[in-house]
Amino acid sequence: MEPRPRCSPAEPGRCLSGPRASGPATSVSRLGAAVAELGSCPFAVAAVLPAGGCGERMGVPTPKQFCPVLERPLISYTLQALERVPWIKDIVVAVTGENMEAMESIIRKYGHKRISLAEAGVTRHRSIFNGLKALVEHQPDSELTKPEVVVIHDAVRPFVEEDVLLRVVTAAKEHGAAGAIRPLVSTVISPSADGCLDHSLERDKHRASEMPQAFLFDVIYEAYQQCSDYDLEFGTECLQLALKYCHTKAKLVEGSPDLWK
Ligand SMILES: Nc1ccn([C@@H]2O[C@H](COP(=O)(O)OP(=O)(O)OP(=O)(O)O)[C@@H](O)[C@H]2O)c(=O)n1
Ligand SMILES: O=C(CO)[C@H](O)[C@H](O)COP(=O)(O)O
Repeated sequence: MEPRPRCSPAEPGRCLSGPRASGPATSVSRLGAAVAELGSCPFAVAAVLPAGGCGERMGVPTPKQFCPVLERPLISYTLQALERVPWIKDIVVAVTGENMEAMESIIRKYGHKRISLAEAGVTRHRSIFNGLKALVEHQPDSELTKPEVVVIHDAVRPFVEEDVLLRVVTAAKEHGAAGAIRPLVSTVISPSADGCLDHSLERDKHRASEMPQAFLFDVIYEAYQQCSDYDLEFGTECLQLALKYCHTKAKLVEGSPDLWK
């Protein structure tokens, strides 16, 4: 197997297009080749980054997207990984009111480009929905326009590469929805009410759903508009919303091991 290039945090991921591209993309479709050659995409693509979480499970006071990695906030690496992809025209980041100023100062300090901010919600789904609304609800001072395809990516997954972004976007254009997956590391088991094992799932038949994901904008926006409050409060899977509310079966795309959050 060909060794994967090393990714240092300051240079997350490989870039197919732009000045660092090293020849035509062989791992992606004709669309990929066009993107590599032209540095642009034949249809409009934007990204929504939910960044409104508090990192409860990590157990530190600073939300993990703002935790310093080599003295730089983690989210800055994720923004860099997305903004170096020239065919993503707008990047909407959903941040809580409390962290809005901190986010603005990160954007200024690290010179991030093509970023717009939206108000985060109390759950991840609500934050994503607010980010999608920002792309269609025209505010007086906003230049955002509705894209044909939208990428959704967690702010806390910094090592996302152009190759996987292109593969999910290409698949979403064709199938309506697509998402990165990984093999399960641990077997998933189902406990019964008494805290004993009910059954275990066959590991080879299941996958971990990771990010990025991509959707035809109209599909995911319709799904968010139709979904219940229960989905918005407790749901964890955007692909499921597209399936449940728009009957769109997502194409699953094998992701790289460094898509962790
Ligand atoms: N109300 C929320 C909750 C989460 N997120 C974002 O969704 C992504 C994935 O969430 P997760 O890894 O679960 O982060 P947290 O919600 O911060 O973690 P925890 O569940 O442990 O509190 C993160 O970028 C997080 O900031 C968000 O935008 N709005
Ligand atoms: O699991 C996921 C696949 O859709 C998402 O990556 C997301 O990170 C889930 O976040 P949370 O654990 O906060 O629900």
